Amino acid sequence: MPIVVEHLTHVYMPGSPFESLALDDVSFEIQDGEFVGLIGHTGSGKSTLVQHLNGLLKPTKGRIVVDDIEITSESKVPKRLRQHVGLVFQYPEHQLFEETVYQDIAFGPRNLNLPEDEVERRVREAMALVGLDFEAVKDRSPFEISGGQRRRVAIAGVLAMEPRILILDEPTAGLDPRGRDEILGQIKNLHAQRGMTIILVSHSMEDIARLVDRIIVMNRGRIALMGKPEEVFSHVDELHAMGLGIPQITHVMRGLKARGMDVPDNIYTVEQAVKVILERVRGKKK
Ligand SMILES: Nc1ncnc2c1ncn2[C@@H]1O[C@H](COP(=O)(O)OP(=O)(O)OP(=O)(O)O)[C@@H](O)[C@H]1O
Repeated sequence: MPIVVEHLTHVYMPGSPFESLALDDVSFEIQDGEFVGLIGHTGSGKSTLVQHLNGLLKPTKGRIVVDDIEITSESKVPKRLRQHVGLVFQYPEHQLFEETVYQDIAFGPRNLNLPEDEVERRVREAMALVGLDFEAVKDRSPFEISGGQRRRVAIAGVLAMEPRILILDEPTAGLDPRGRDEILGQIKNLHAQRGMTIILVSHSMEDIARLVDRIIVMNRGRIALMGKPEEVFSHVDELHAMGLGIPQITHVMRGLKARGMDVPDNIYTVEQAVKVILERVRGKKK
């Protein structure tokens, strides 16, 4: 079933001097198995929006429907919503607190009162999904492993709840390039192999361009643009006005095209660019 968001409005601290309209009449749908990128300038409402999708925040106005669960300002959010929708926060490793990696990942499933053999099955599977070697790290302290591994442990903890929908808020923030590539590779696999519905919040246009089926651009609490990457990245001036850019490689390719090189202008990743340039160079040699 799709995720439906209708006329979602959220006001923080209503009626106080600090009142802030963080979401203003936002409506969209996300289909099963879609990979959606959520982008926008700082303060545009991305985190507020994703916290509504797993019931951490309730709408001031409007409604959200996830599977058979409807959330409005009146709703009592059912616990099972968190099983349907897994949310990985920014710097999720800050929430690791157990003594071992195993216990940290097992925390959620144990809270569901599952039998211990089912808990272990889930921990093993979640670790495999994020590329962590069960035997090598299960008994280690989350505080003595690398930053990239800690992040994987935190993501595994969410996956162990077996959500159908996974939301990741800046999952690569603060990681080195290798850690970033590894985490993004695992996320890509979760989508490709598991068919999970994924919502990725990111400031990196390159990451978004490389991974997602569709982009939602937020600006001042509203949806400014929505569509496939090539559609969204064709609105260069609007994106600039919102403090956003297109991937650098797209600029380079458009620059080459403007100077007469026969290249497409819908290139968003270095891999695509290399492929096209090699084709042109090889074509010339023949
Ligand atoms: N707990 C809060 N209390 C009051 N106002 C808040 C709170 N959280 C966010 N806001 C305000 O709501 C608006 C949207 O913030 P939000 O964090 O959703 O944006 P964002 O796009 O996720 O930003 P970032 O990219 O920096 O994470 C901002 O004006 C922000 O100051």
